[in-house]
Amino acid sequence: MDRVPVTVLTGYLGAGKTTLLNRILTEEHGKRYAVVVNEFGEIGIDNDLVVETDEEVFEMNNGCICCTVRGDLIRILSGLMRRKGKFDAILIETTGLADPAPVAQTFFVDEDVQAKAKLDAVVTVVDARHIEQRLADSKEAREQIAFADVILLNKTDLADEADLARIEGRIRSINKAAEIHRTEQCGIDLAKVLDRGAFDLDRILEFEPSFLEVGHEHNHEDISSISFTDVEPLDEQLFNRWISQVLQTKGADILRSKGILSFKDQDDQFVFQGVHMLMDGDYRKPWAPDDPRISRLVFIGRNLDVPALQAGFEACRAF
Ligand SMILES: Nc1nc2c(ncn2[C@@H]2O[C@H](COP(=O)(O)OP(=O)(O)OP(=O)(O)O)[C@@H](O)[C@H]2O)c(=O)[nH]1
Repeated sequence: MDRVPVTVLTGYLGAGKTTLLNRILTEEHGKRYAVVVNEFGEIGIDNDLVVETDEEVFEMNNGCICCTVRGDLIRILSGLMRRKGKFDAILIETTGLADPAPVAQTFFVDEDVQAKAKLDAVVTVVDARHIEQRLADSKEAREQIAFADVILLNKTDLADEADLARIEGRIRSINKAAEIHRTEQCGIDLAKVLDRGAFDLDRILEFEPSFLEVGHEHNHEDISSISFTDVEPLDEQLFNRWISQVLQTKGADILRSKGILSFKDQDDQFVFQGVHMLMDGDYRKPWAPDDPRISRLVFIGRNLDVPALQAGFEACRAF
């Protein structure tokens, strides 16, 4: 029986995973995907940032895919397998904090999953601007590179040639086998990413002999997330001033911020994106007529000053 190929998209917070996922979902390739999105924040934002498609998107919030929600992943996969034939392949976008090992392990140690699905490749998106910093302070960033079959060295617009060459050297020292592609906005021929048949258990066992042993010790206790919602419209100028100031002063600790915001007198949703001190945002699409216009904002990082962030966010309300 043919097993359904599964591609795991990983990469640290803000590297460009959703950007890649959206490319895959919008390009004409004649394939149907089932998509599983996992995010770390309490409120689902990622799910709404995934382009609208005919594909089915399963959200896994409230935890990291590699830890507490792994049981959910197995349940989702088992459920999907019962509907085989409705899609050709599965894409899993992990949180930026995920250690890919236990996610990959799912495809080898859970019998039901193993019988029906096969891990095609781990695709890791790397943020050229921030990866060196991450390799210095995050074990997960390193694991994401070590486990990769395909690496997109993304955000090449934010690094120069010398940076890119140095980073490629760092990547090679962690993973000799992966294909590395330089990308901007994850622009790549998708044939280089999908249907690779690249995952190689022997290679993994070579550098992680305990890979198939069940039992996963992992915590993100120094990193937390806080999210805010507000039904009152926000003032765009106040928000921009506040968020710029927050990221300029606390951006070293705030690894990721993102939101879907309702600004006063605007019919479109504003999507805000921050990675450390870099931020951008734009109006995306109209609020649906019967959808409540609720602003949602999430911060993920270390030492988050929750009361100050909350007070600052509330002060952005428009009157
Ligand atoms: N300058 C620049 N920005 C990029 C590039 N690729 C993606 N971005 C931006 O980086 C931000 C984060 O991109 P996402 O695709 O949401 O990243 P992610 O890895 O899914 O983020 P999390 O799911 O929160 O971990 C967005 O504002 C993107 O528009 C790139 O090549 N260059």
